[in-house]
Amino acid sequence: MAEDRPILALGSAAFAISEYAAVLKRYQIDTIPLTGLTNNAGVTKAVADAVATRTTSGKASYVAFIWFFGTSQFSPFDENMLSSLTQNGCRFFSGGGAGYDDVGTEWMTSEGAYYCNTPTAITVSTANGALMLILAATRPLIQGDMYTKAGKWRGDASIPAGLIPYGEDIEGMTLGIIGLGSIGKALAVRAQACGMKIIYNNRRRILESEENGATYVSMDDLLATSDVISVNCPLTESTRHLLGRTEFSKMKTGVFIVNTARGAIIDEEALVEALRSGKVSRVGLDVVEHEPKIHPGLLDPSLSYRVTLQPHTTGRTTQAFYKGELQIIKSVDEFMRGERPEYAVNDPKI
Ligand SMILES: O=CC(=O)O
Repeated sequence: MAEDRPILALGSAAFAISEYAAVLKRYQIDTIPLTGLTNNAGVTKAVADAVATRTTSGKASYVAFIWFFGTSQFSPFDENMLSSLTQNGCRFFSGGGAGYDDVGTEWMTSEGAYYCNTPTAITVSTANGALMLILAATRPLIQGDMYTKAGKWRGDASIPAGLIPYGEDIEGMTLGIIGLGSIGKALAVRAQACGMKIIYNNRRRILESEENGATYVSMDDLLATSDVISVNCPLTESTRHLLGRTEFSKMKTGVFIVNTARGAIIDEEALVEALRSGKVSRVGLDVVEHEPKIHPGLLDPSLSYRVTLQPHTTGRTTQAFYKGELQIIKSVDEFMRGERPEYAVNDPKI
């Protein structure tokens, strides 16, 4: 066990238990328990305290810091939280999750530190979740659920939302995927099995052999011709509010919108307006702009029966988190062996 190159971990593996137990034997790993931690400030202090305990006793400080799934409420994982580590020689970070908009990767690069995400762990779970929300939106699933539980069965003229409308079959519909990355591609395969025609838009067209049957179109064409739009791109400064008032105005009336990527890619004010006007028929959202706060318009009884919400959990299956923990373990192992980790998203000068 390398006492001179210790690792700090926030939390512990919950799925890849035996694989992580083997890692605990290979390396000196100190663990910050999650119990009692409620926010970013608490984690920032716990990290600084752990570093100080080592340095003041003359021991080597941490070379790597890892955090597992179920810690996103502590984000951002940035300079403010982690500088006590890099100042004392930490050059590796890895966290559970495909998206890393809440991780200070540019700062890590400037510190000569890697950041490794878990790029493919949640591909299947999120693609299945997106399909689930497409079906929930195109069939009035949530309205049926609300009515049935309220003892109203299929509804009647005495209630504001009236009778449950007919659902729509997705067979023959056009699905516009914004962001044909690994999740978008997996969704394309699933949606084609349901008879949908797939178009997509990315910053740039990908190789035809990797398009999985999807056709590249301009953003304007995607907006104008999709019956269902699924957001599957990462959140960056150029995708923030990618779908706003102008974009909604270009969509077909009655379009269905699904977002399993990041809430802030859609301007929620504009989305609520588009729901109110009928431009958007129904939505399925796993993510919202200011999690965990929900825009009041989406909860308004006059709209909420057309809104299926999930608490950012479509990626969250036991299989996905198991795979993700294995990917964190693989990355830390590669770093400790002096290799460039396969899942590094940045290219620091080491
Ligand atoms: O949203 C979940 C992730 O990015 O892994």
